[in-house]
Amino acid sequence: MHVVVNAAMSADGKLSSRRREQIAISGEADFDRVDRLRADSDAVVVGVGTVLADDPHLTVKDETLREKRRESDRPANPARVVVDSSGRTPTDAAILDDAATTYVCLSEAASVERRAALADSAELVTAGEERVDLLRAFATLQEQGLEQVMVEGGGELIFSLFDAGLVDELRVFIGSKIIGGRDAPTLADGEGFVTEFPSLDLESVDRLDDGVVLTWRVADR
Ligand SMILES: NC(=O)c1ccc[n+]([C@@H]2O[C@H](COP(=O)([O-])OP(=O)(O)OC[C@H]3O[C@@H](n4cnc5c(N)ncnc54)[C@H](O)[C@@H]3O)[C@@H](O)[C@H]2O)c1
Ligand SMILES: Nc1nc(=O)c(N)c(NC[C@H](O)[C@H](O)[C@H](O)COP(=O)(O)O)[nH]1
Repeated sequence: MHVVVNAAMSADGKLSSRRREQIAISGEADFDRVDRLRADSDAVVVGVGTVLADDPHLTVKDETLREKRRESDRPANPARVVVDSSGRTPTDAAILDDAATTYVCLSEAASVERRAALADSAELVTAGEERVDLLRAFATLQEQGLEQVMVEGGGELIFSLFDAGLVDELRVFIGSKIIGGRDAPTLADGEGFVTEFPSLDLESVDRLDDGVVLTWRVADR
């Protein structure tokens, strides 16, 4: 499995405002870049915090890219994956529509009622007692044939994926805004590392509109 984390952050490293409301950090050129990355992926992964904040659809927007996928015997859209310990994904969430297969990764903490509600429109994967055990959940996804995986946030999930050693590549658009706020989500939240810090090797720097896209490989992968 190859895991790429992608995000758009402000010049001060925030993914959204302290109200957790989506901010236009990047513009159309970056959304096109993200669309191409989705089209190259077998799955797009988000945390339930992102589903609750943004209600994303996570589909490929460009019809030409969807057609190319069909021509190579792939579904028009990549699978969608939500990491959601207790099954808080609302049953009317956009990612649960029939545009693509959706996996909801739960822990043992998810109730029978939430499982039943989600099982109608998603494939359920259970790993971990309280939180989702990401190593086990991703191993199950790989068994389902998901090899090229893209993660679209948010900061809690991204930190945990680095912590679990699951990230191969990081692509970040850094935009020309200051969002500020000590409680605003950043690229990697969670508990934070204190003794050992994942290291990155810079692969490319590309100017895009009034910002920059940095591509990093995770060192020693
Ligand atoms: N700018 C961007 O590119 C971008 C992209 C995505 C999200 N966002 C923003 O990020 C915010 C949401 O991020 P967030 O950090 O609150 O939530 P998140 O999307 O990272 O989801 C975190 C949640 O996932 C669940 N979870 C289960 N197992 C977990 C594990 N092992 N590790 C971590 N989480 C686990 C928990 O319920 C946890 O609260 C929103 O404000 C959204 O707008 C921005
Ligand atoms: N590239 C990018 N620039 C931004 O300025 C910004 N705020 C996001 N945020 C990512 C976020 O996850 C979006 O919610 C999804 O890109 C929505 O995906 P859909 O259109 O619903 O498929 N992404």
